[in-house]
Amino acid sequence: MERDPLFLFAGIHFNRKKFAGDFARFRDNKERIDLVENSSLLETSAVEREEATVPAKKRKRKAVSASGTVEGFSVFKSSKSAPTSVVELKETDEDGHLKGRKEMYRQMERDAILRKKHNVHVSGSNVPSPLQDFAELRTRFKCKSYLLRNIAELGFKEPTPIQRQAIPVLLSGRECFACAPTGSGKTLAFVCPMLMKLKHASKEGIRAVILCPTKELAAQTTRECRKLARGNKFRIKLMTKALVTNPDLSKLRCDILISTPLRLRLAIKNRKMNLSRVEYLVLDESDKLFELGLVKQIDFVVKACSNPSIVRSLFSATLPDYVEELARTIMHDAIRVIVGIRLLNRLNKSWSLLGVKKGSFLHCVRVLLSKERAKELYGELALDNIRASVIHSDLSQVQRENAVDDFRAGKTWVLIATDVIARGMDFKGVNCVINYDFPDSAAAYIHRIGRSGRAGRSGEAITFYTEDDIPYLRNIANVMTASGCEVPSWIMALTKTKWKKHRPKRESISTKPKDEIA
Ligand SMILES: Nc1ncnc2c1ncn2[C@@H]1O[C@H](COP(=O)(O)OP(=O)(O)OP(=O)(O)O)[C@@H](O)[C@H]1O
Repeated sequence: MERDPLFLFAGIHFNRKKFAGDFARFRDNKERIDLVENSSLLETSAVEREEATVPAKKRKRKAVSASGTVEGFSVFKSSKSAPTSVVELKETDEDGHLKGRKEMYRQMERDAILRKKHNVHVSGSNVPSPLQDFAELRTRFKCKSYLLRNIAELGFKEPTPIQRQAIPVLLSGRECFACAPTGSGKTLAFVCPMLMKLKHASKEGIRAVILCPTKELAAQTTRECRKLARGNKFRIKLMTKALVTNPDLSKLRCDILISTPLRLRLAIKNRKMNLSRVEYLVLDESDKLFELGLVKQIDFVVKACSNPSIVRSLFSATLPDYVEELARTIMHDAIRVIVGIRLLNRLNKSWSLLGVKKGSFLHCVRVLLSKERAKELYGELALDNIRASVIHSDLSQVQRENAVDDFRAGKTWVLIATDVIARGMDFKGVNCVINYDFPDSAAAYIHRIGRSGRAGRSGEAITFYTEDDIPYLRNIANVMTASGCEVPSWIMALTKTKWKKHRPKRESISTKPKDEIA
């Protein structure tokens, strides 16, 4: 029996004798691959500088099916790219460009050191070099001064790790799925390359779409885009309820559209909104968007964005395997960028677990729970004259907006909310999150507590649990220990339980004695 048999895709056996010549060539190439892969510093295969300077349009991808039509998810099959850097290495070698090759290795080494320093992990072919600083946006990518000025005015001195890597990836016209901790600046990581790619306002129709799972997050993202686009004449529109029912929506003049998937689907279906010119599509909080219920709407929007040279990206703080697999089916030759450890949050938080008796009432600064309990808790805090606002899905859009605005403006000090605002919302002053009700998944936990301690600030998270929640404590404890927090040994000794449908019946929140309520 042959040692070390070679297998091609789908388990087809490679006949070494018959293809001896090819095999010799392959082995030569393989040694080079090993050289790249085994080097401890060279995390990725990359010929990055050159790649980064090639305009995206020149490298149009074949996102069109054989019949020439674009069909959403099914068309954008994952491409297991050949290690192009290695091929390029070989070509360079054959051409005798020893100097170029050496410089390329040096560059790869510098990139790997920078990634290591910022805990950035990448996979994919030809990954562009990470940014050293924001100034590189101008020197490497010819960024216009208005954008650099806006970034400086916002007080951003250095790119965050996700910005360092995701921006060059997207500017190189590569699709990307990015996973970085809550509060680590993912918004700028996709807005900055979008503004640079679009260059200036145009009358061509909608050229960029950002999808967010909630209206609040869509509104916040619109605000952030406008801040960054100041000084340019981009038309940036939020898909509001009024807009979606506007009969003239198909004539909407806008460069960048930010929407929830449902509203955008309605606009395409009922108002014939044309997205065929969209060059840039972002799915923010992508794992939420890929959840059952939303995935059909996403598919609909992806199909409507039929421009073959579109660049799509997925961003989230949590990227479960099934989302990545699903994402791979819609992405073409995507680069994966992960900051820190997947599914884990930052270390700049102090997290604690607090056992409480069922039905007990505790004053707290900020909570996230079911809408009935949110209402009850709000009522209790109001009785104590605590300045609180509440936000849940039973409120009108205006009421929800007012609750968020009051909290931002400091008119209220406590925001009581359901998972509606657990994702993406950026309240700069929040320093404590209380999980009044135990979360029902590790991802929910990570996003909830991510509302405090943002952009490198310190924050605190307290999670209450009752006896019903004890079997699930271990799941949260795992996230906590992996991030350096101490967890009592009795919790670590618990066996892991599947989270599915952990929604125990909670007693109503009330300080009034039960006979008084009756
Ligand atoms: N380079 C930077 N330097 C300092 N602060 C930054 C930088 N980039 C973004 N920020 C700030 O960091 C905060 C968090 O950013 P952002 O809301 O984009 O986080 P996020 O990663 O999208 O979080 P989430 O996963 O919760 O949605 C914001 O207040 C933003 O203004």
